[in-house]
Amino acid sequence: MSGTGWDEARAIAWRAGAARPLGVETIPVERGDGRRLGAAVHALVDLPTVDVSAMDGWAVAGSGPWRLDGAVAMGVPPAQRLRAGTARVITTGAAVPLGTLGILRAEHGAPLPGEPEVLRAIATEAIDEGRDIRRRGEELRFGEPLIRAGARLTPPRLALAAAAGHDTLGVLATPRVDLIVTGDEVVAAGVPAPGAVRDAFTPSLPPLLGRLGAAATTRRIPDRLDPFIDAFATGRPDVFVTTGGTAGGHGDLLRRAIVAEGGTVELAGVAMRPGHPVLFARTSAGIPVLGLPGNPLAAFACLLSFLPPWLDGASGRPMAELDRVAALDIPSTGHERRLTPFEWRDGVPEPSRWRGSAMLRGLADADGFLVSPSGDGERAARMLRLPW
Ligand SMILES: Nc1nc2c(c(=O)[nH]1)N[C@H]1C(S)=C(S)[C@@H](COP(=O)(O)OP(=O)(O)OC[C@H]3O[C@@H](n4cnc5c(N)ncnc54)[C@H](O)[C@@H]3O)O[C@H]1N2
Ligand code: MOO
Repeated sequence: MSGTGWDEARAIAWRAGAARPLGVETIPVERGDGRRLGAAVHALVDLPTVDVSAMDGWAVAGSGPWRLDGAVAMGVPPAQRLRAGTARVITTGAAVPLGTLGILRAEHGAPLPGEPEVLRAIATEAIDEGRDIRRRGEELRFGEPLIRAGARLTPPRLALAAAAGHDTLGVLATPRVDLIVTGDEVVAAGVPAPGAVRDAFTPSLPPLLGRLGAAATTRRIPDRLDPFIDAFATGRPDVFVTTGGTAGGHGDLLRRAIVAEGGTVELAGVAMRPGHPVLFARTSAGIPVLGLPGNPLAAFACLLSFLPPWLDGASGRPMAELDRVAALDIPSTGHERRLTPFEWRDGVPEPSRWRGSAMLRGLADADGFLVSPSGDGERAARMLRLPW
């Protein structure tokens, strides 16, 4: 099959992203979920900030029994040192007073009978130095790197950043995608009449792009050159994604529109099925264009093959490695890659029956695409995971 190799096309997409890195913006940590860090996050404090108790009980100094000496207030380091032979009530997370040997857990101590002011241990084991004390900085030291640049912010990472003292975080700007949907036969709503085709992309590609970390605005344009040229000339997204008109069907509408606008077609055709007619281009303003074929499964296969590498490049990250699935009876396909929707069944990926370029049934239930091996040294298939 003709066309640029699938891996080479992914590398080209990555380089196109790397050539136009995303900017960085500062947002409150509460709004960080799902965003990518623009710079590494470092600790602004030691954690814990002081020595704290790991248990509810008493801070004790010296060996027991101990005379009770009040309670440690939560949230501030105690001003008064604990003298040998005394104990202070303490709760989990409170700062231990200077002079503390260790913590006697609530269930391991009791007042002496008839002497409510004197505490004794009721557990057999002795309290050794530092027992149930979390030491200052044992998890984290001031200035230590916590989360690497480019990492996706998750709830635990937001918790870590907040715990380390951050109110705001520098995140990569959300890449903006102008999605241009073409096809005069494509109808926006209702049950399609015979010969018409219901638009599958307007309801599905913006949320898919959202799950990949991008924000899409959609416009549907008629199959004419002028509106296409106008869209490329006036839009200022980080990337254009178009659907349809990549092959011969609309008289090569997409290619003609790019050239007429003053842009350049950089790659036309990748050795893959479905998705062979996919196209990479650049507008006159240098904005990358990913032209997806109109056949729905082909469009999804191409978007998931090439947009993530572009995003990796634009985010300053190396391209993510794909997982490999060994020991599968997937025939190698030489230069061409076959992308087949699959479902996990009993821990084994099972290729779908519904794998035709125009079909959506297989993908609707799929866990990902299997990418066929080339055969020359590569035996295992790879997997494109679906972002849900
Ligand atoms: N003469 C050739 N014909 C075709 C070739 C070729 O190389 N030479 N390649 C075939 C392959 S492979 C594919 S894939 C498709 C790609 O076609 P286009 O990108 O030009 O897409 P269209 O012709 O516009 O549409 C193809 C198909 O997809 C349907 N479609 C389009 N938009 C939507 C939408 N929003 N929702 C649902 N379905 C959509 C459209 O109605 C067509 O049925 O070309 C082959 N032909
Ligand atoms: O490349 Mo096409 O998507 O096989 O029909």
